[in-house]
Amino acid sequence: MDMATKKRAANVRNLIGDQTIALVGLMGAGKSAIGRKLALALDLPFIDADTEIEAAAKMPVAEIFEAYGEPEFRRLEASVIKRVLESGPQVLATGGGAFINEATRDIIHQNGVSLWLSAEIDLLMTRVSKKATRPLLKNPNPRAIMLDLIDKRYPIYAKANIEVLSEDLTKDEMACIVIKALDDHLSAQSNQNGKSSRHA
Ligand SMILES: Nc1ncnc2c1ncn2[C@@H]1O[C@H](COP(=O)(O)OP(=O)(O)OP(=O)(O)O)[C@@H](O)[C@H]1O
Ligand SMILES: O=C(O)C1=C[C@@H](O)[C@@H](O)[C@H](O)C1
Ligand SMILES: [Mg+2]
Repeated sequence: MDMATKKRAANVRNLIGDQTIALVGLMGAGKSAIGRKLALALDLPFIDADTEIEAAAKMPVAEIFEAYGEPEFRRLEASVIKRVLESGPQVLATGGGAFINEATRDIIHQNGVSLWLSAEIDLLMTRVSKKATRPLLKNPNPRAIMLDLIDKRYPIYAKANIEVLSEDLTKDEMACIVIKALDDHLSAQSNQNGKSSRHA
């Protein structure tokens, strides 16, 4: 990490207080991979919602879908994320569908800041093709599924506090871009709060 990013990381760590930085976005956007790097750079715990769900259910995500169906997975996901959000500061990689739930979105915004890792279809498909474990993509035409999810979900992910375009860069480069975006957002928010309290 260069000096400027280190400085920005320290500033983010300072401004985040005990809140959660929640990464949202589609499968393959890099929420887990970049989230882990980000947590390391900020010296914060890293929590992956999918891993927490697997621990709670004592089975992999794909098996939860198979055994109990998607609605039950969504209920479990919402309750696990609600619990995780009680223990900031931390970096949380949400599962791809979590932020689509309005109650989950609200609770994320009550307890922290959301950052959408957006990405183009080709990049997502390259990334997800490496692992065949994602239940929603177990389909003869995973690209069509992903395009449909882009249509349905991008307007909702856009409600996140921050958007960072996930590009074909290294994980470290992406983590630096995310740190800069967080620093800009949190600094602007803190200046705004300072101004409004001076006017009060
Ligand atoms: N910037 C990057 N450079 C290279 N590989 C990356 C990058 N970001 C992510 N990857 C790789 O792409 C794959 C998908 O990334 P990751 O698992 O982090 O996505 P995700 O957003 O957590 O998806 P899901 O919602 O399915 O959990 C992983 O193999 C990861 O290592
Ligand atoms: O986009 C989604 O709906 C999902 C993404 C993954 O993170 C997992 O939470 C699960 O495979 C569902
Ligand atoms: Mg993930």
